[in-house]
Amino acid sequence: MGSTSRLSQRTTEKETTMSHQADEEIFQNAIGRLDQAAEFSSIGPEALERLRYPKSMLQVSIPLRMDDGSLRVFQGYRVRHDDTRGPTKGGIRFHPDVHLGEVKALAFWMTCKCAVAGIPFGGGKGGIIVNPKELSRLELERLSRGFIQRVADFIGPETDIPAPDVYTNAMIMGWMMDEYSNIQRRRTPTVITGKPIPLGGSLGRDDATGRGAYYCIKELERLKSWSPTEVRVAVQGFGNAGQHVARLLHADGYRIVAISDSRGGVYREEGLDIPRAIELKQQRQDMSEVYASRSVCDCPECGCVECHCQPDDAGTGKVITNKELLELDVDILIPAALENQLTAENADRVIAPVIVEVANGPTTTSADEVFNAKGTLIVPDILANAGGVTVSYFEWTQNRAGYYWTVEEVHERLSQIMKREFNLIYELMAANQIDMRTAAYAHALNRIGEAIESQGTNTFFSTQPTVQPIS
Ligand SMILES: NC(=O)C1=CN([C@@H]2O[C@H](COP(=O)(O)OP(=O)(O)OC[C@H]3O[C@@H](n4cnc5c(N)ncnc54)[C@H](OP(=O)(O)O)[C@@H]3O)[C@@H](O)[C@H]2O)C=CC1
Ligand SMILES: O=C(O)CCC(=O)C(=O)O
Repeated sequence: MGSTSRLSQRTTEKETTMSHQADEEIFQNAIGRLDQAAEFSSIGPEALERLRYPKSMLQVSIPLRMDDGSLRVFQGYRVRHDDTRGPTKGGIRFHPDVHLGEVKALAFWMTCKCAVAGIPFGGGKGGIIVNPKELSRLELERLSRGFIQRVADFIGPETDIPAPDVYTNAMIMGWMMDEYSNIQRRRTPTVITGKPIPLGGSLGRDDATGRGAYYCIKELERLKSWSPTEVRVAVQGFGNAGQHVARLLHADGYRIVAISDSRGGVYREEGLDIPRAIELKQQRQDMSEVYASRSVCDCPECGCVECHCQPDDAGTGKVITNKELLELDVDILIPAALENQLTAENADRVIAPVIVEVANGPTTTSADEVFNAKGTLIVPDILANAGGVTVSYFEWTQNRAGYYWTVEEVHERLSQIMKREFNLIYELMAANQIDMRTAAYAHALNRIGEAIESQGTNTFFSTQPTVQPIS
C-alpha cells in the first residue's frame, strides 16, 4: 500500500469527535438497562452507581511488521468493568469496527453475565481494530503477541483473564498465553482461557457458547411442550457460536431453515444439512489463511456450502440477505453474529415469537420496546450465551488444580448451571410480570449488589492501579 492511501486511512478530527459520540451511545444504551432492572432487585443506589463506570481502561498501539517489510500500527483496547465478584473475564475481538464504546459495553455485559451464571468473575473485554482476514498467519501471530506485550501489566490470572470472541480462536489464545508466559518467565496457562487442549484448554470449551444456548432452548422445549421437528429455526452468524447451536438443535430434529455469515445467507424450507454446512464452512480455500473460509451462500442449490450433492438429494435452497433472514417466518430466531441487528427499524417485521440471543447485544433498547409490546419472548444474551464463559471458568479452575475433567463432566456441570439459572430467571419473570431481559439483569444485580455491599464503605479500595489514558 502506498503512503498516500496509508495516510487516507487516518481519521480526521471531525470523524474522531463523531466516533466518540457513537462510542458513548452503545455503552450508554447498555447501562440504560440498569435502572429498570434495579426496581426488581435488592441492589442499593450506591452499588448501582458504581456499575455505570468501567473500573479501568487501557488503549494500546501495536506496531506490526508486515510480511512485505512495511510497518502498520494497530489500535487495541482492554476494559475492566467491575471486579467485585472476582477477576475480570471476557474475550478479545479482532474486527475492523471495534471501538472503545463497544468494548466498554461488552465488558459491562460480561459483569452481568458472570453474575447470571453465578461464577466468581467480574467483567472485562478487549479488542483490536483490524480485519484479520487481510493478515497472513504470521502477521496474525505477531499482532496477537504484540497485543499481549502491550497489555501484560493490565491482565493476569488473578486480575483479568481474556478468552476468544469474534474472529479470535484457540490458536490465537495459545499464542497469547505463550507470549504472556515468556514475559513472566513462567508457564501461565491461567492467564487466558479458550486455549488449545494440548496447552491446557478445557474439553468442551469449543462448543460451550452454542451448547449453553442449546440448554436454554431445551428448557423452553420442556416448558412449552415443543415437538422439535415442528420448530423452524434461523441462525444469523455461522462461526463458533452459531455453528454449534445449529448443530446441536439439528441433531435433536429441529429444522434449521436458514443460516448466514458475513457474505449473506441461505434458506431452505425443508431444513438445511447442518453437519455438511459446518464441514464445508470449516474447509479453508487456502490453508495458509486463518479466516478465509467459504461462505454458507457459496452453493444456493442445496443449502450446503459446496455442491457435492444433487439438487434431488436435498431440494433447492435460495440465497438470502442477512436482513431477510431476520424477518423470516420461523419459530426461533438466533442472532449469533454482531450487535445492533434487531432495531426499531426492523423489529416490527420480525415474525419469530422467540429470539435466543447468542450474540452479545444484538437487540437495541428501542427494538426491545417493540418486542415487549408484541409479546416476543427474548432469551437475553447475558443468559443465552453464558455457556462460553462458564466453561472458561471450568478451564481456569482445571488449570489451577492441574487436574482435568472429561468432556462428560464439563457437559454435565454446564447443563446444571444453565438450566438452574434459566429457571430462576424464568420464575422471576413470571412472578413480576416482566420481560426475561429485565429479569436476567435483576437476577445479576442481586448478586453484584450483595458483593459490592459486602465490601463495606471503602469505595476507593483497588487491587490494581487504575489506568485511564483515553481522552
Ligand atoms: N466465542 C465465544 O465463546 C462467545 C461468543 N459470543 C458472541 O457470539 C457472537 C459470535 O461470536 P463467535 O461465533 O465467537 O465469532 P466467530 O468469529 O467464530 O464467528 C462470527 C460469525 O459471524 C459472521 N458475521 C460477521 N459479520 C456478520 C454480519 N454483518 N452479518 C452476519 N454474520 C456476520 C461471520 O461470518 P464469516 O464467517 O463470513 O466471517 C462468522 O460466521 C458475538 O456476538 C460474540 O461476542 C458470546 C459468548 C461467547
Ligand atoms: O470465555 C470467556 O471468558 C468470555 C467469552 C466472551 O467473551 C463472552 O461471553 O462474550
